[in-house]
Amino acid sequence: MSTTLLSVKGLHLAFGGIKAVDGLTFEVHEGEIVSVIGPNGAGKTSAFNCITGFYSPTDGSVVVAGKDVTNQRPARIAQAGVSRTFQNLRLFGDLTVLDNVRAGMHLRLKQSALDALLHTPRFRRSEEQCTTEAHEWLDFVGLTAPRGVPAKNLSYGDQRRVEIARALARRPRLLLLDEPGAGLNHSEKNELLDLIRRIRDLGTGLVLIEHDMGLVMEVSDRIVVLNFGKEIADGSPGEIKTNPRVIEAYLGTEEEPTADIASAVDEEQTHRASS
Ligand SMILES: Nc1ncnc2c1ncn2[C@@H]1O[C@H](COP(=O)(O)OP(=O)(O)OP(=O)(O)O)[C@@H](O)[C@H]1O
Repeated sequence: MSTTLLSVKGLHLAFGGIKAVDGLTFEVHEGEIVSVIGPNGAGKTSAFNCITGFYSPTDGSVVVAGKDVTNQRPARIAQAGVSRTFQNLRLFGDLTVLDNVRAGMHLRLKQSALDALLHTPRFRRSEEQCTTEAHEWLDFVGLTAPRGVPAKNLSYGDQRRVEIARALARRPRLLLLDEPGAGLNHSEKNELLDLIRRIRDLGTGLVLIEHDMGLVMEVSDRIVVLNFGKEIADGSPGEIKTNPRVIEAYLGTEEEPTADIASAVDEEQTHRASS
């Protein structure tokens, strides 16, 4: 049995009268890809924000690799082994591509202020190691664009790669990607699929929020479905495709279950394969 990297139990978050997350429970194991899907406003990003400490859940628990991190600050949760990307890119636009990734390592590297001030050999070695590793992560995500230019000069797709490289540079045990496919064209989405699988092959657990159903169905080991904050299904892509509650949530009706999300998915996959 593989290690449980994330265990979310009975998570609740309310904004005034709105129950953004209403009793979410799921687990992610080592080397597993789990997608969290649901219509707009279903509570996916709110759940991510509770897991990563950006919001404090009103109830429930979040355990990372056996350590209870419920209500801890984001930096603490990152130290526990959780990295994430954001729906809207959060790179330092004026910093170089390379420095953005190097910034991702600072939590992990132990550099004393005195070493930095005196530029000791230990500090220089650590800086060189940091630069080498940053290049390796940028290679890993397939970035071919220049790395010494401000991150804001890169195309949107390349900025997304840099954001993932920065998150990976922390060597997380668990990586949360919030809509990694948004704004990408078909060939970029194919490259993203391959990248997600290679991250999984490192033994990292992945949680994705993604609206592209073709991508979700192709890459996920399991899918958790939210609707109005409530978890309505948790299963394999095959189970989710034909689950009447999921179809109803997406289509708003159960009357024509054959017109299910599976056909939308198949269309999307055919389109991707032929592009
Ligand atoms: N900061 C906030 N203040 C008040 N309400 C919020 C806040 N953030 C989210 N909500 C509400 O909580 C609910 C869940 O929103 P959330 O953004 O988590 O959904 P989502 O599934 O990620 O949606 P999308 O797919 O559109 O990104 C929505 O009703 C939203 O309006």
